[in-house]
Amino acid sequence: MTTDTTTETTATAGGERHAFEAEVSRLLHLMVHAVYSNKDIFLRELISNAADACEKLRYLSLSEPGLLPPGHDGFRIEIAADAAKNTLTISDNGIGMSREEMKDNLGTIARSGTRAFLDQLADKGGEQKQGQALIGQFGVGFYSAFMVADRVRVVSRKAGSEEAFAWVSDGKGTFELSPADLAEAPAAGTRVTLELSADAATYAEEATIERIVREYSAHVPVPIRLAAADGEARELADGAALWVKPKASVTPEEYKEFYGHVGGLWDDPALTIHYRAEGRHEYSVLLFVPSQKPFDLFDPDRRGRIRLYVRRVFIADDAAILPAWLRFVRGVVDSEDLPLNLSREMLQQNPVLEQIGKGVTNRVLAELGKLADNDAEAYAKVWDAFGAVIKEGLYEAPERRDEIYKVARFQTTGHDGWRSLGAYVAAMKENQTAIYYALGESRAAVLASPQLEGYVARGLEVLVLTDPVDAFWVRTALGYEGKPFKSISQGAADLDLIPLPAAAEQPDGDTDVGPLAVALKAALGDKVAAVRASARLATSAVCLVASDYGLDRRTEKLMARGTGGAPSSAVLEINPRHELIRALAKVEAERGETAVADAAVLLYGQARILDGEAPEDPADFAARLGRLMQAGLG
Ligand SMILES: Nc1ncnc2c1ncn2[C@@H]1O[C@H](COP(=O)(O)OP(=O)(O)OP(=O)(O)O)[C@@H](O)[C@H]1O
Repeated sequence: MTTDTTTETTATAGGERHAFEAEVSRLLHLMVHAVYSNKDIFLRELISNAADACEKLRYLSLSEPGLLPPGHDGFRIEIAADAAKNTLTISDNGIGMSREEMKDNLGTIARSGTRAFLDQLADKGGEQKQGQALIGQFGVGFYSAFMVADRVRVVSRKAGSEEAFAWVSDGKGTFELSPADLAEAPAAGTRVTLELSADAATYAEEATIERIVREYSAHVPVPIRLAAADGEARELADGAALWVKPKASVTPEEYKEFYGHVGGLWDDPALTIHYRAEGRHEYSVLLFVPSQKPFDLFDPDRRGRIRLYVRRVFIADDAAILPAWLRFVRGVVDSEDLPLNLSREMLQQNPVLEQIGKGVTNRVLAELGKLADNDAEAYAKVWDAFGAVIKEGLYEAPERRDEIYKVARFQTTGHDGWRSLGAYVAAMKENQTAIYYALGESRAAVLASPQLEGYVARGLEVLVLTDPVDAFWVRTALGYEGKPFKSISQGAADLDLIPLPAAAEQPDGDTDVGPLAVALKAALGDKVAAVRASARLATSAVCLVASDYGLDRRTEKLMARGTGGAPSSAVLEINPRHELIRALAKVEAERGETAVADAAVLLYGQARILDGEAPEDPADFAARLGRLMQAGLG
């Protein structure tokens, strides 16, 4: 993403002028003009970047001490305000940026999913509130400086380099990049100077800065100092690692602030998991489950956002500690046992890290389970936001299936809100042998499907599965507590042993529709795999179901769409208790097969329509329907 995406370059007196990538311009425009009510957060973003830069250099300098400038006496972030000049400066002695890095990092947005996110924002148009909620989930990063500044100047010297560069912009489409005097530049690291706009003068006041740092950045793992006007520097934050502090000494506000820093999210975490593991491996864990969906939750790269530390030194933010189906969890894992010089390759396949990952996964699932047991309402929100992601684990991690079933929640017929499988199984009817499910686009679509009628009529509960991921896990699911999962739209419905309420029965019993089924099959030929009497229908005359062996109808349709093929022929089921079917059975008995040929095509077309599809030959269907209507009228 950070290839040459800046479009125009022109030479200027001291350097070059570049145009921002189009996304950056859009984001800047949005931030400056519309959606942000809380401008304070710009400081948190700049401090976060400064802290990350320090942590990166801390790690690299372990193997290359020469990267630290002479006289280096610890990492720190320094903030200096000048009320007279209306400027604010944030400096760090971290890794710094080369010329190319400045051009790429401060001219483009490297995060995938950004374009989609911006489109989503644009769609919300004038809906200010929505926009705010959305952008609140999106770490706006460096560019948020332009919410309060008319001009931003960044001077940076990459650690170990003999050159420094300056980046200057007013945030209106272009930035200028030029060499900077070494005397003017930090010995290592980055200095960001904001020329504050007239209405943002408060950010040049020490009291404001102190308040914001305490609120948002008091626990970044690098000390923060405020250079006061009288020349005395005051420490605003000590840089101690929050995650190694005992749980009892940390307040909810401190957790929330730290979550903002590591998670880049501003909601209240739904769950905070803080503990120290001792035993075979020693490590500290401070993790958060957000309460809102991050905008990039379904990004194809499915990356997690756990930061790996080794003995307080930041190592990587992309180590796959938790599986992808827990990618929404944010936070820190700090190992006491791993070597500090972990290479990229070692991160990929490290047995210690794998063990830690297993342990942390156990704990996250256990904590989710506890929340589900103790606070169903809070857990419902977590499941609303992340259930679809957790369910990916049902097919990606078969060894975790049973644990995931325990925390999984489902919508079902007959119940509002979420239901656990445990509750479902406990409420199963006498003679019910399976956990029934229906796949569909939405709850409304599922509830309207004719295949469901016989189940509802018998008071049977059916899982309503509407997430795209459902079609995948349920195919390979073996069952829960010995009860298999069974699709309501596949195979023969085994409902005969479960009685219908008396009201739904026909007084004179079911008509024998066997000969009619044979006649319909003869008329339809290969269009259908079979025609048979249905136990699953109550009020509709017909429906289509998948044959016994193979895929569920919806799964098959999804797969056929994916491969461009056609789903295999379905079974047409007819309702022996339905007036129309009974009448047709009579016609067939009296006048023979050919008398129901027209009806066969219409019934099949009708079943397809009920399934959300067009009749196979719409013109033929319309013509036959027209003839029938005319006959009815005439
Ligand atoms: N003080 C700094 N020192 C070194 N590099 C920096 C500094 N500030 C920003 N950068 C670089 O610029 C990049 C872009 O920063 P920005 O804040 O826009 O996004 P981010 O930090 O990557 O993501 P986000 O803030 O959205 O989580 C950073 O990833 C980093 O590489």
